[in-house]
Amino acid sequence: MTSKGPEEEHPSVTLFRQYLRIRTVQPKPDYGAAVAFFEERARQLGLGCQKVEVAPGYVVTVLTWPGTNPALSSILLNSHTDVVPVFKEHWSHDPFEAFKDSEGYIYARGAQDMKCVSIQYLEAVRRLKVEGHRFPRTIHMTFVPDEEVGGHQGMELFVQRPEFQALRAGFALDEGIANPTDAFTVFYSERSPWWVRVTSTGRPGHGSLFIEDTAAEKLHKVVSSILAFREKEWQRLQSNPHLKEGAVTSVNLTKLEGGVAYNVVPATMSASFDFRVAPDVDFKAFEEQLQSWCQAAGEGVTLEFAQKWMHPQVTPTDDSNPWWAAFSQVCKDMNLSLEPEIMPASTDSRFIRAVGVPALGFSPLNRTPVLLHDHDERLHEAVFLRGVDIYTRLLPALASVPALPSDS
Ligand SMILES: CSCC[C@H](NC=O)C(=O)O
Ligand SMILES: [Zn+2]
Ligand SMILES: [Zn+2]
Repeated sequence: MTSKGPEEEHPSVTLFRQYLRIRTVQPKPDYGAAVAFFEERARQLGLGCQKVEVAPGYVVTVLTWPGTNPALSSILLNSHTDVVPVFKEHWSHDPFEAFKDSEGYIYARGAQDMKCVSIQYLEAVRRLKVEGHRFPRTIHMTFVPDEEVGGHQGMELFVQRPEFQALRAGFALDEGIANPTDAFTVFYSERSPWWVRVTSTGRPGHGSLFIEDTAAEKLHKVVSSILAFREKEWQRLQSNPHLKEGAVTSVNLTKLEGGVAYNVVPATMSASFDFRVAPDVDFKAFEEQLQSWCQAAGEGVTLEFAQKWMHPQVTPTDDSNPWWAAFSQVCKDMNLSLEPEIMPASTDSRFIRAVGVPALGFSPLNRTPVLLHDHDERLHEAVFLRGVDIYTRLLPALASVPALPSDS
């Protein structure tokens, strides 16, 4: 589908831009407006609409297109409604205006991550419904809050609720990442987020003296050990062209805290690290490694976890997985080349996979620079519309996967 002039904008693009203007921006997202938006979509499309308040003020909206065979498990199309903050001064256009330039690029926070996908799902369903199709499996679209801050008040709670069980999800699609080449990235697993704070305690005193056994000196040792590990993983990634970012463990030092004055040696200091642990790592051994770096630094060095995901799951990407077979066959039929990878960051897919539902992370955005969380996040309207076409082919195939042993 080609893009059109401003006077004849494709209605799917107009809807996308409307949604982009809703300020669901962390840390104070306007979730009420987003829920109202999806309720209105349900009304217009004639879909079922259920609101599940998983925590006070945190509503998951579920839009449902029933299938013809209720005995079969359903297809879950998930998207989060919140977006990350902006540094407005670095943007060429107001990030909440959904400005479209003369070439067709739409600038907005959420243009890639992941308001595009929410509307692409809806517009594919609308098209299929208008054409009079019905499929054996029910399609549920879930619009969830809180993903950008960890999903703890969103999908993490939702998967534990009876309302989630009642959806009987057999397979899920969730977000991926844009791909600057002609290919499309698809994620079959994720690294596990481990957020670690190392606290070091030591002898305090006057800043002019050679104090021994200081908190800073010991913290420095741990920081060095962890950054050396980081370098090792980086080299491993660099030296092997077959390894993709998600296949190695990453770590960044993201916070340093402590100290009160230039001339007072503090008794305590801490360093915080964002680890993303690759799915093939032995978690027990890795935690022991972290502990031993702390012990090697000296007395009074401890670590605590602010986040420690322990359930990495891999969705098979071979024909043993009928969902993958259906998904990849459509891509083949459409001449789309896929690059299966492990998601370097963390999405709601980890909660979905952890309750036993296979999931793929897929945002149908190729020929698009990766601008999620970046300044001037933008998406070309033609790429957006092509994504609607892709879901229009994927949904019939997925919702027609024949009965599986797991369905009974
Ligand atoms: C680990 S909880 C935070 C989740 C967040 N997700 C998107 O960016 C991320 O940092 O990956
Ligand atoms: Zn996202
Ligand atoms: Zn994000």
